[in-house]
Amino acid sequence: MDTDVSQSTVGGTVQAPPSKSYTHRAILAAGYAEGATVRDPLVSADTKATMRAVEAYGGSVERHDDHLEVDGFDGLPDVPDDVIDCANSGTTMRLVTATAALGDGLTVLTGDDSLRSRPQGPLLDAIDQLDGRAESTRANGQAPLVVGGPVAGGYVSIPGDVSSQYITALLMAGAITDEGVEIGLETELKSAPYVDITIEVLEAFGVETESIADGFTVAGGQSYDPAGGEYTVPGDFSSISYLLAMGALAAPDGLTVTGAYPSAQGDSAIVDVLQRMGADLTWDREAGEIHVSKSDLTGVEVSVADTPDLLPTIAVIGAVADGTTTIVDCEHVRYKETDRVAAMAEALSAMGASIEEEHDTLTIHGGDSDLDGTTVDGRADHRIIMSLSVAGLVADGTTTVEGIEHVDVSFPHFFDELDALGGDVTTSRA
Ligand SMILES: O=C(O)C1=C[C@@H](OP(=O)(O)O)[C@@H](O)[C@H](O)C1
Ligand SMILES: C=C(OP(=O)(O)O)C(=O)O
Repeated sequence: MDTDVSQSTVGGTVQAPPSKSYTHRAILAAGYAEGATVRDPLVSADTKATMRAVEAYGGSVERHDDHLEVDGFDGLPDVPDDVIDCANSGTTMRLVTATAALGDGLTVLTGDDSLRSRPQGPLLDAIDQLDGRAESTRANGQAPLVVGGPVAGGYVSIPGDVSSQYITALLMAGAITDEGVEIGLETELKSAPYVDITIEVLEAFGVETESIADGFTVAGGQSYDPAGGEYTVPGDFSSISYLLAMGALAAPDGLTVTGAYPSAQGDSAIVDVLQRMGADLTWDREAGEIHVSKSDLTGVEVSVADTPDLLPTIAVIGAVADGTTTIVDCEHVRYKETDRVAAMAEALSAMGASIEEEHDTLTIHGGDSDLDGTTVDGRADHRIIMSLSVAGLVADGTTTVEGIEHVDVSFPHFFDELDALGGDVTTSRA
């Protein structure tokens, strides 16, 4: 499916969708437990992949309007009857690979074309260090994977600059092992706030972890047991970033996002980035409300070391702001659903922006010329599709974004919200 987004203004109030990262963790944590109620979950293509994995390991997930009833597999996963298909979800694949290493049979994990090209090698090496079996069928560090255990725990050494999801996976599974797991980081941790999210969810499920010099430890023999038998998912700041970008670029009378409460999410840094660029933006943290309106913006330098998922949004805002926006520390953003550094450089250049792409840096000379509507490839990547659709609101004429069905990965109602806020969007089945 394609969407035509024509230059238009937006405004009104919109509720933040629930967090994908918290939902994945809560579903798996409930799987490790006897069970739990997960309130306000994100139900999307990616989180459904985690639900399927919990079911493959012997749990069950019942979907209700505003909550999930998860019956857990209570620590020890069954040997799945079939291959686990993680679809497009890196988080699912990393988290449930480590779960597979707790079982005493073999699990086969695969995913779509994109996921089968993303790096899994460091996690496979880590399971190997714990004396589990972890192999890439093509011997290239990518899925399909064959993983088995049971691992007893121990010490692993792992790079920190490829994906923080390896650390999350080892911490979550490590609590179930007999001996616990100590993780030593070989290189500086990127995407670190995602490990903070993990620690926050684990705490809520009664599981303790510890940060040590250059790493983390989790004691073994712990039980997952959420207070009151339930867990509530907060709003998603990666999704909120598109709504705030719409507001700052295209809402002369303002746009309000509700359900935006503070949490461990690094991507709430979008608030600070927009304020540094000069946006008229206020965040009432207690009320969970952010108000933003169309503003004259000026380029800034932003590191995305902690916040890789913000790169596409910031690139679009930078293309409209006056002056230069420099996005640094972005190498790990190349290991996502697509190489997002290259994808944004290519699409925004096609729309007339002046961009220089280096391996770890994206430099955007904004404001020199207006963006022009054209046809851009969404690269089957939800974040590329959503950020380019925001660009379409301010580009001259009409921007056609291809392959928009992939927003289902993290923000299934994105185009409904854009339409309800007044954006000029037309979807076609091209
Ligand atoms: O753990 C998580 O929920 C995530 C971690 C990040 O990935 P990396 O740790 O691979 O950078 C982020 O990009 C992804 O969207 C979600
Ligand atoms: C990279 C992402 O997710 P995952 O790693 O789970 O595929 C994302 O949502 O941008």
